[in-house]
Amino acid sequence: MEEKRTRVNIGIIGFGTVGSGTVKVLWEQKFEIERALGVTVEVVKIVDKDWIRSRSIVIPPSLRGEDPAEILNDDSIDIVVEAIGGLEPAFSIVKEALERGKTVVTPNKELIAKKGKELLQVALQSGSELFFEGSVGGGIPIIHALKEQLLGDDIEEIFGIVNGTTNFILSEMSLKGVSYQEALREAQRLGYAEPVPTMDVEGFDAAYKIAILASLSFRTQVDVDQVYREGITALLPQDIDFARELGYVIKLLAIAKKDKNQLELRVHPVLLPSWHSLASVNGVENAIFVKSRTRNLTFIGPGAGGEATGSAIVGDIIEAIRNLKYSCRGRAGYNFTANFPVKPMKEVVNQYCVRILAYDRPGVLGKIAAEFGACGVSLSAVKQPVSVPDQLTHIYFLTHHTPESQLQLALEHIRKLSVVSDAFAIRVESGS
Ligand SMILES: NC(=O)C1=CN([C@@H]2O[C@H](COP(=O)(O)OP(=O)(O)OC[C@H]3O[C@@H](n4cnc5c(N)ncnc54)[C@H](O)[C@@H]3O)[C@@H](O)[C@H]2O)C=CC1
Ligand SMILES: N[C@@H](CC=O)C(=O)O
Repeated sequence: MEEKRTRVNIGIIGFGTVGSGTVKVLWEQKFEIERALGVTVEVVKIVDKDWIRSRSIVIPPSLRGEDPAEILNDDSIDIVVEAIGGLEPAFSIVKEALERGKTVVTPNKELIAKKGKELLQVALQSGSELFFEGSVGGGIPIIHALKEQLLGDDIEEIFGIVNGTTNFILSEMSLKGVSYQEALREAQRLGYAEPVPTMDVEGFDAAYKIAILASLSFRTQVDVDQVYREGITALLPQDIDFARELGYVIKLLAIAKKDKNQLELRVHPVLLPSWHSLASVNGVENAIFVKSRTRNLTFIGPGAGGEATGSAIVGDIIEAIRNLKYSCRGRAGYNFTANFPVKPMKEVVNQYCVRILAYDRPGVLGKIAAEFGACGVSLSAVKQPVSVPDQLTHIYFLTHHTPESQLQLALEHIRKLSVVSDAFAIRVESGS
């Protein structure tokens, strides 16, 4: 095939943590990339609405712009990196870029989880391309693996730690005794957190990511609203201590499983045995397990951060340049041919750790245990710290495996007891 391209121009929209990380990696690796591809690669415009903010790299004023239209209307720009985040105006920008035949690379998981199918359709129609490696697992090349190497695998489960911010917070609290607020501030300072950190700590970010992973793994378009979601904000430092005493750590897991042609899709904190391979994945690291009929794989790496995610974006840019160079665009690499229903959360079976805030009075434990028993929830352990008579105290219970519906019914009854002030459950993953 005739090689025509000798130069590719790139426009960056959004010059924050990821946008600047991408430019840094591109510039540092420019010589190697150009030598490998035989193409001159130039960043010709960088657009951001805020040029006051301090950045880790300095760029010439001539490259700066403030309006995405400066990139969209520039016919010499082949590849657009969207790194502003959120749904709008990101969706309109990406759609227009694709319609204009530009290749788009984005780490925007909310955009891909909610609008990926529509945008891929636009890309197919206009013969352009959409890449989103940075949207899941930061610097871990999991999207490429699912699109290419694992396309022929019959994937049964994909799960793991997919949010760097919450893993960083839980690790800091657990390993260094740092407070939740302090750990969150540090995650923000390091550029791991989303522009709106609620996205991280309430599990939205992980829900977007597992929706993307499940869609690719099971070739079905997963609606992010079908992902059961709990974040880490209801956890207490005492939960971490209790877990540790029993030989567990607490992690926020994102889980997608195919079970008899139904999908389990959930994001929530879990107690993991400390020997579990995910238990030692700390800080901003992410880990994703893929279990297929023929092989079990583990992907571990930095789950967030400007340069780690920038490297993933540069990987997409390299693939995009190859496709431009050899005029072989329009290969989505996957499509959604299946349509699996999602298992209702109430049917999911788990073991639970239940924390109950109750008055230390005679007969309280008996009343609580009776409610568990009445709902068919069997207990495997109870722990009450030394407490003061008639004062509120946390009591922890471990249950045996039980359907979510029974556990939730028991909690509903227990919360109504006059001696109980609150009841909260964390799932326990015994896993492999
Ligand atoms: N921070 C991280 O470690 C990772 C972030 N991502 C994703 O990357 C995207 C960007 O995230 P960050 O770089 O962390 O955010 P950020 O807040 O550091 O950067 C966003 C930049 O976009 C600019 N911006 C926002 N709206 C704009 C508009 N309408 N026009 C022009 N500029 C605009 C902001 O001024 C800011 O400089 C998000 O989709 C995020 O989910 C993905 C993986 C890792
Ligand atoms: N806020 C996200 C950034 C990467 O996707 C995270 O903490 O994982």
